[in-house]
Amino acid sequence: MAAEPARKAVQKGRLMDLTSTVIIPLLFGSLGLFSLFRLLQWMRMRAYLRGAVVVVTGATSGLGKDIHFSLFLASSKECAKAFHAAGSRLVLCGRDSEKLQDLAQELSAMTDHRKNIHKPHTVVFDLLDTKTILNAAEEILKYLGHVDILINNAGISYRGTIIDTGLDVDKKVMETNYFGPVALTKALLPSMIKRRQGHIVAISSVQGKISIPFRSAYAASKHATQAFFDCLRAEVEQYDIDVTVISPGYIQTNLSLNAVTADGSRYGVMDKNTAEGRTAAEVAQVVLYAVGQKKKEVLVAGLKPSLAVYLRNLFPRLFFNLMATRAKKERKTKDS
Ligand SMILES: NC(=O)C1=CN([C@@H]2O[C@H](COP(=O)(O)OP(=O)(O)OC[C@H]3O[C@@H](n4cnc5c(N)ncnc54)[C@H](OP(=O)(O)O)[C@@H]3O)[C@@H](O)[C@H]2O)C=CC1
Ligand SMILES: CCCCCCCCCCCCCCCC(=O)OCC(=O)COP(=O)(O)O
Repeated sequence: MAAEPARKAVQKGRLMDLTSTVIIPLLFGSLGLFSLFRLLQWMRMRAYLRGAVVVVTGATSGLGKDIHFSLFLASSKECAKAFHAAGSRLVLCGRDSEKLQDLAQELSAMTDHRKNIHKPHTVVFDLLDTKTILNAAEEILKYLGHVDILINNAGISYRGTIIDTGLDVDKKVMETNYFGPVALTKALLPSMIKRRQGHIVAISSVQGKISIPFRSAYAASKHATQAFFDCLRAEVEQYDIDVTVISPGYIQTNLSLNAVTADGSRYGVMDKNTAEGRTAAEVAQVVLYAVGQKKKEVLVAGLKPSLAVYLRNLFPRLFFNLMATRAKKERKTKDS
């Protein structure tokens, strides 16, 4: 009778021994190892970005603007300081020279000159004009010698029905989101291959993986982007060049406001989905982490869009039905 409590006490003692000699040290050990791993990852990222020549297109607005506003830290201003303290050499690209100059000045004013001697360089070009793209690439290589990281971020969206949309609009979206970045990438690639070093980033979209109604030109341009940069990744691996494709869901930027419509005019509406999307600073963090970690691709989306991507691939008929229902519903809302 007395043997039972004694046996339980022995068992409890053994369990406590096991906890103190194996489980707790194992837990703390793994935690320590994990922290060490994260610290090493962070140090590697900093080393990778320090002194790196980073070209960002579409730096005058939204995500592009915030990419250099945020490095490792949450608040944009502190992140800018951190980025400059990390010592990256920025090349800010856009169409508006004045906006670029203002941004470069703002960033320079934040610079800790003991740590960063690099004033951001600005380059003006229009993705709709191949000649200006080629000149810009030449200018960048002339002044900075090389490019370590190219972030193809600039882009426009579109709203309209296929039947009402002029081919010039399809071409404009395709030129901006696909041929422009392709031209810039091709212009900078030989120098990267020569150095056997470089990193090319494409900001695509969830719509590079699924097509939703009334976005034909935009979704097509992003699907093309995904395909091109997937091919590029395979082709340039032998030269130690990295390619990262980032596919975000909705972000709070001017994208919907700036979207082009069926007749070529500006849409000019801040969509609810855009306004309720992730902040640009938040997505910029993901971009920077993905670049620092040399990720091959990243989907930055909530549950619904992520499920939609799987649905498109695993149960396409169901996905197509859902999209057809969505198109009917949207058309009804518009008509009423
Ligand atoms: N916002 C969102 O919900 C999402 C955005 N994305 C992608 O993120 C990227 C950035 O867009 P986002 O910041 O949201 O939108 P914004 O409209 O705020 O910014 C777009 C940027 O692209 C530049 N740009 C547009 N057309 C041209 C051109 N012809 N030549 C040169 N630059 C041009 C704009 O310059 P300018 O200031 O001169 O107009 C601006 O700097 C895009 O590729 C977009 O597709 C992906 C998923 C979701
Ligand atoms: C069994 C559960 C099924 C759940 C799946 C239901 C399918 C729901 C469809 C969801 C569609 C999501 C679309 C997301 C689009 C997106 O995030 O696009 C990002 C952009 O590029 C935004 O550009 P835009 O110009 O369209 O604002």
